[in-house]
Amino acid sequence: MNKFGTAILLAGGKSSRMGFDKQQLKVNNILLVEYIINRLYTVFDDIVVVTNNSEHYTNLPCRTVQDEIPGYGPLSGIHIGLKMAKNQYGYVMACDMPYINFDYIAYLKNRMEQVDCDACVTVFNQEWIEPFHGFYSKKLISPIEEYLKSGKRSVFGLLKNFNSIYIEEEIAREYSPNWDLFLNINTKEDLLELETQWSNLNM
Ligand SMILES: Nc1nc2c(ncn2[C@@H]2O[C@H](COP(=O)(O)OP(=O)(O)OP(=O)(O)O)[C@@H](O)[C@H]2O)c(=O)[nH]1
Repeated sequence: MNKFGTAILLAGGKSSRMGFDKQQLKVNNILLVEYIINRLYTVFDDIVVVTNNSEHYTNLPCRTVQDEIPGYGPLSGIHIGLKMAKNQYGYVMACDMPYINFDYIAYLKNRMEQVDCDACVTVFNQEWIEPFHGFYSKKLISPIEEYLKSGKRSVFGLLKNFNSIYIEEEIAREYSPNWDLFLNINTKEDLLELETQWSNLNM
């Protein structure tokens, strides 16, 4: 199987709702970032973690990098992640999202191959875009730089000016009926819920 190049795992941010650094999240004693990295290697051959704490990753099979233009949230991480990506497109993931759907990744890739696009992301409620589980082109590096330097940080605000493919929620739900794919663990309550879910799955 041909792998999909670089996955960019964002692990910056403040983790203020969790109360401790989400890079350290353990779900039933499994370190979530390590679990995600191992899963991503099934379909990607390179992983870049964008983090201010590279020491957490010394024993993990990935590259690490820091935000180059810090302080603007996920878009800061997408920017440097794309700079580090080995191929034209980088797949963007968050360190607090426990589910990865290989069929959906293949679907996105397939859709992108049909047109020359700048990004391929999922849209939900017909108006919000989900910045994670999406592909972004290296062509966006300079525009993101300008955008961040003008003080803006909205991923959707940026993508609106580019040739983006928006995958409708209905299609994404065919791959993830319970919307697990876009679950992110922000609070201790979210973590408890996930631990129960994984225990029920014998994970
Ligand atoms: N590299 C990088 N990643 C970020 C940044 N801000 C958020 N992220 C990542 O983006 C994902 C979603 O982050 P959020 O949960 O929205 O924000 P957070 O700051 O981590 O958490 P809260 O303080 O609770 O909002 C997580 O994987 C974060 O690690 C940033 O400034 N740089």
